[in-house]
Amino acid sequence: MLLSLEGTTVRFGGHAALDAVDLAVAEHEIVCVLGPSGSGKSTLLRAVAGLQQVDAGRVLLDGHDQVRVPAHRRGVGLMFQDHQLFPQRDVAGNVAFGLRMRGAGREEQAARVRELLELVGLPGAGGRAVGTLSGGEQQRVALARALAPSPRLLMLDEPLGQLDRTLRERLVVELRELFGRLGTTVLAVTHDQGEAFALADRVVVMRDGRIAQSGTPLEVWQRPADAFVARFLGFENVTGASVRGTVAETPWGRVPVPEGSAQGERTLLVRPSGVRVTAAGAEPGYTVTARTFQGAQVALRLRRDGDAPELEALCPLRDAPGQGDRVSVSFDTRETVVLG
Ligand SMILES: Nc1ncnc2c1ncn2[C@@H]1O[C@H](COP(=O)(O)OP(=O)(O)OP(=O)(O)O)[C@@H](O)[C@H]1O
Repeated sequence: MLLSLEGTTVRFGGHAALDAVDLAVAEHEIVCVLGPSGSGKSTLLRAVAGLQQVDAGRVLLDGHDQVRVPAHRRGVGLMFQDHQLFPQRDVAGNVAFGLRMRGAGREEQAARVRELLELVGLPGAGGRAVGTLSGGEQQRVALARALAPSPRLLMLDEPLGQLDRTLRERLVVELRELFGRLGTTVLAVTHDQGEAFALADRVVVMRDGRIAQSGTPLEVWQRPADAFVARFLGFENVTGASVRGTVAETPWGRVPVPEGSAQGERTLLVRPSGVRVTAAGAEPGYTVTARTFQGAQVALRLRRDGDAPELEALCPLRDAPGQGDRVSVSFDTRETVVLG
């Protein structure tokens, strides 16, 4: 493993910001740490980088305990949210920063800067003043600067945090492609699930300083470990359920669940795409309380007669009922998951 955390703990006062975290990152792997504000994501990065002292447990790089290795000798690259370019230096001066620190000669610096600016899609921008760059261009320069010394591990903290959505979506695809080509090992932190799922080979969801779930984007998306992860991923149809065989008793009535589901008192997730909306018929019915246009689909919020929590449904634009309409629902087994 390139990076291993073993029971890594960081406390502030009495509070564990990192609570006995075990995490391994293999060479060439892209791992994205995801979690709500305050869950310990930045603390984790800082502990690996050597910017934060660890109170218990270990951080190993290539199997070597880093406890006595200062930050600048760990061979990790860091790129922070507010990318902190040096405003008084031009683009080339920024990109060359880590190389200069390492004592690289002028020619080596210049060649590497050229190579990196091409890599991040800014060929020939070396002489530009940092202040004349757009947000996305600054982000690319920050990335080139972090990559310049060829760190064995690249750590990104909210790498695309401040950019607008379209640019983020484009850059994240470019980043993944670039890291794949370079074989860079990446540990990135973000609170944006879309970003994490698009970038990562593996997603790690944190909660209160602990790892709530770790898995491929597909695994985490298909089988959230618990209600916390499911809700964090944006799923709202999460409820207590009593499972017997392939049927779950829920506040929304009986919901079919896949064969082999865990039995008894459980938490059930119904993906919005698994809620089929049909014309009003069977009682109790549902009322459409909200309707959100999402391109080819429409997201609906449905209130069941009685006091069940609202249901979220997705349906094709052309079949979508209007706000206030009465409807019935049925459930698609393939989109229901018994958690835990
Ligand atoms: N230097 C510090 N002193 C005291 N408490 C701190 C310090 N740094 C972090 N914390 C606390 O540790 C916890 C984890 O913080 P951390 O910054 O790692 O969370 P995060 O998941 O990165 O959050 P965000 O997404 O908001 O950046 C929080 O409760 C925070 O208040």
